[in-house]
Amino acid sequence: MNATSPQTAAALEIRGIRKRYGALEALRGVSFDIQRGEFFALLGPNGAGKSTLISIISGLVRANEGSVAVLGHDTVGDFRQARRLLGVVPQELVFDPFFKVRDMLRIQAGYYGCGKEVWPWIDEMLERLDLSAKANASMRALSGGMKRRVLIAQALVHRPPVVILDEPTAGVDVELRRMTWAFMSELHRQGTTVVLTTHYLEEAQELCSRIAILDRGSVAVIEPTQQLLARHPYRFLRIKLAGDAQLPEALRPLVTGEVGGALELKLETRVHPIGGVFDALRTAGVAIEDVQTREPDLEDIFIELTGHSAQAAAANGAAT
Ligand SMILES: Nc1ncnc2c1ncn2[C@@H]1O[C@H](COP(=O)(O)OP(=O)(O)OP(=O)(O)O)[C@@H](O)[C@H]1O
Repeated sequence: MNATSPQTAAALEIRGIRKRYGALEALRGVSFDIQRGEFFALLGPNGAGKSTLISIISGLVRANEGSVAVLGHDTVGDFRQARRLLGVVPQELVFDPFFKVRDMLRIQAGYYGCGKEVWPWIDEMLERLDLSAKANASMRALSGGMKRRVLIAQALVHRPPVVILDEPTAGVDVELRRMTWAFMSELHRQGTTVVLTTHYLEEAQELCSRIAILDRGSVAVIEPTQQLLARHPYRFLRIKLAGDAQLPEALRPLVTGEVGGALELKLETRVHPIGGVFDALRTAGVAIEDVQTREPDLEDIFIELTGHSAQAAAANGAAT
């Protein structure tokens, strides 16, 4: 059954999804739409339910309640069509170690009913993902970062209009991350809807026009990126005091941390104008060596909303 007419439907319609694993409720009634042509980030701390939601969208895991439609095609009732419209890059690296890279991609294309007509596209992807030199290597001979890029190519063989990437740049070095994102941005400019999860919040901030933050199985926030950043009316002031000067008592509650020998103060724009901080320092006779201001970024907002650092979440994830 189609949720909406496929001509007008959103790229993804997620309605009232609940998923239980025994006593654990991994998703507690998640509903939102992702529009066609969006570059959308799905964020959240470890265990928030992102991968579970992606597995449900892919049709790999059944929800206890709710429905998902891809461009109007229900992922259960109309599984084949929904699956054909979707490309998913999974978080886990799973494939047959004995296949050669190019052969595996051609076989994958065959699963979607695609033949030789996609072979030039496969070679183009290998080129764009810096894998051409490995086209005839067997999968087991690749590094973790290379395997992850093969998974990206595998998800795109049938040129799906909606692409979901679950942590596609985990374990990939900075230059290759840039290359991967340049490729995804180009597909996005050509009309592909792109959804990603990442622990690198600066990636989400740079690439995505809208962000959902999942926390303990519920949507904590869903907003355009710029609006989310603008909604937090505070900034950070980093002050390096001269010599062994001490911060005046009145300013101490504002300190959130220490960075490179400088104290970082969080200033609510309306309550603590920067001028007031300088007045307090001057009155107390405290000399300053250096001062910098910093606008809040997604990492700050993420911590505020979930109580976790995304970088700490990434480190925990890497350790498990
Ligand atoms: N197959 C499973 N059986 C039991 N519990 C599961 C299963 N898959 C996930 N969970 C649990 O469901 C919750 C959500 O997990 P999920 O992997 O969806 O989170 P996530 O947001 O993707 O986390 P991460 O950022 O670490 O990938 C976690 O508490 C997890 O332990």
